[in-house]
Amino acid sequence: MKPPPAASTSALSWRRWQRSAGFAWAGLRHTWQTQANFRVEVVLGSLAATLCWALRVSPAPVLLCCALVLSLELVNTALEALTDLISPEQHPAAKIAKDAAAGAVLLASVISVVVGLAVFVPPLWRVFSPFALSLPR
Ligand SMILES: Nc1ncnc2c1ncn2[C@@H]1O[C@H](COP(=O)(O)OP(=O)(O)OP(=O)(O)O)[C@@H](O)[C@H]1O
Repeated sequence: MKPPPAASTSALSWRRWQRSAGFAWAGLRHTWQTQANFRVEVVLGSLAATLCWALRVSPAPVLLCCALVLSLELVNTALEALTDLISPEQHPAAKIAKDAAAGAVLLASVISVVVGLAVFVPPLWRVFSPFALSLPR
């Protein structure tokens, strides 16, 4: 029979969870400090979430897109660092790794823009169309 896990390796250990959260926070901080794209995505995501609140639309699709783009940017940063460590000199496989990771962020960003248009255009149209239609021609 397997022995019970030690307190420090238990999934319920508060100290172990704090330690892991500290490492994860360091990764977030590093990405924020070194990746301008990440900062832009955080600002745009915050603006989109605020717009959801202002227009009283469900924030779920917007928050999911934000989570997808920001998470992929973090993974992209991790892959870039690993690639630079493993292959400091030019190598075709290193290029594939970096370009594919960047492609994942680009794809998620384009899909997020499409989702943003689908979420925001109808309520914005309802708000602004009365003004547009009352303008003198
Ligand atoms: N070791 C390498 N071998 C081959 N190609 C590489 C290597 N490192 C980077 N590249 C290529 O050079 C180009 C620029 O890479 P770079 O490392 O500057 O990343 P980046 O995509 O500009 O991201 P960031 O600006 O966030 O660091 C990319 O097309 C990348 O695939």
